[in-house]
Amino acid sequence: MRLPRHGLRRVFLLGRPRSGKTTVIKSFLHLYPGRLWGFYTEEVCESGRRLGFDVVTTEGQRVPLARRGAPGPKVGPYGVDISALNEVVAPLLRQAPVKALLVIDELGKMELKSREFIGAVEAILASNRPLLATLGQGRLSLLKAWRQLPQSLYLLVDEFTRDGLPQRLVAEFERPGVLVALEGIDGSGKTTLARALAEHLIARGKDVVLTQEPTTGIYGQKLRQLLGEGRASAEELLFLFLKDRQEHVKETILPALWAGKIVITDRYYFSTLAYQGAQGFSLEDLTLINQAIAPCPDLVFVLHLPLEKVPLRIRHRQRLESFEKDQGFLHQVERIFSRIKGDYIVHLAASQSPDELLARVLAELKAGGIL
Ligand SMILES: Nc1ncnc2c1ncn2[C@@H]1O[C@H](COP(=O)(O)OP(=O)(O)OP(=O)(O)O)[C@@H](O)[C@H]1O
Ligand SMILES: Cc1cn([C@H]2C[C@H](O)[C@@H](COP(=O)(O)O)O2)c(=O)[nH]c1=O
Repeated sequence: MRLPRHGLRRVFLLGRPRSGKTTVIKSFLHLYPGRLWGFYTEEVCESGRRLGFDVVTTEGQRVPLARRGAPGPKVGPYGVDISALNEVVAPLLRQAPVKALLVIDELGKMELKSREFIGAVEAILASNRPLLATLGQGRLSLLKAWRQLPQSLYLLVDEFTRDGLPQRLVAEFERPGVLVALEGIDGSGKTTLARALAEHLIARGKDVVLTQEPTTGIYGQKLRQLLGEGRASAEELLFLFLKDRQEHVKETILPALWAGKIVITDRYYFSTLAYQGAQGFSLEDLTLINQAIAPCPDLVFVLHLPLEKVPLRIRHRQRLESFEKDQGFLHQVERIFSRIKGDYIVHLAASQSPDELLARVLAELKAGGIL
């Protein structure tokens, strides 16, 4: 397992019932190159009618978890087979090899009928071992608590995200390359810093991919056109930013990470949180969908430039894009950027000189074991 440097060791998949969580997990099991240990739950159907669920383990066992009308604690019409959880699933989780990635599909109402199972999961969470789990819906206090764990990524599974998710998930546990993102308001100096960093690393023999969002692909081109004209709806822009990012991840970021390269991206999904958040979308929803389509960077640098300095920095531009013209809006964007927190997020004063900024970024990369 070559883990990313961002330090988030647990990934949870969220989504409505039948949104495709188990299908994502099964595809991931085929794609992941390392040792996996755990289980998924599978529907048992007869003549199109769901009879219940089985547990299928990575070690080749299949046991019934629940059946319609069966004895045992009830979840809806199903009786849960506690012995399967106590005698097969909980011991399996407790015996996981140290170097394995744990897979749990799912942490749901049925599984939570077993104290043994809960104990085994709590032990895994306390150990901070790498974990991929699906998290069921519902108001049970444990489920609520598990939706807010530190050092964890929460990803939404839905029609928009599910096809790309298995590939994107692998990058959270197996990452030969490094992903660095530069963020900040318009004119804060991202492009200048990204180029200087790339040049510095290339001159020292590193394999670097310098990229940016919006990209030069079809969605990126459309975005540039709409931002220039300033007449697109917030919904249209959000859709295009997400489509552009999906393509960026698939075509550029993931292949470079597999190839062991250092990817430097001039803007990434934190820009969507800040700009589309400032346009009124829920930050929680934006985070869930963006984390589902895009790997979490190893390190993010957020540049903060006092707003009054923006006009001077962008005065030479031939045509201003819509967001660049609106200081009030940029103030909201800056507020959101300044609140983004995490061990892998570094906030930088953008009024420093380009050389000072580069030196600071290099120091952070060294401290993070990236250089
Ligand atoms: N640290 C710095 N000190 C002074 N001027 C800078 C600094 N960094 C960049 N600049 C200048 O500020 C202007 C904007 O920089 P740059 O294009 O890198 O910003 P940006 O954040 O990429 O902007 P945008 O998001 O709008 O593309 C450029 O003219 C650049 O030369
Ligand atoms: C990626 C991304 C960008 N934006 C906005 C931010 C800028 O105003 C423009 C274009 O970017 P540039 O770096 O200034 O050339 O797009 C956004 O609103 N949401 C995003 O996800």
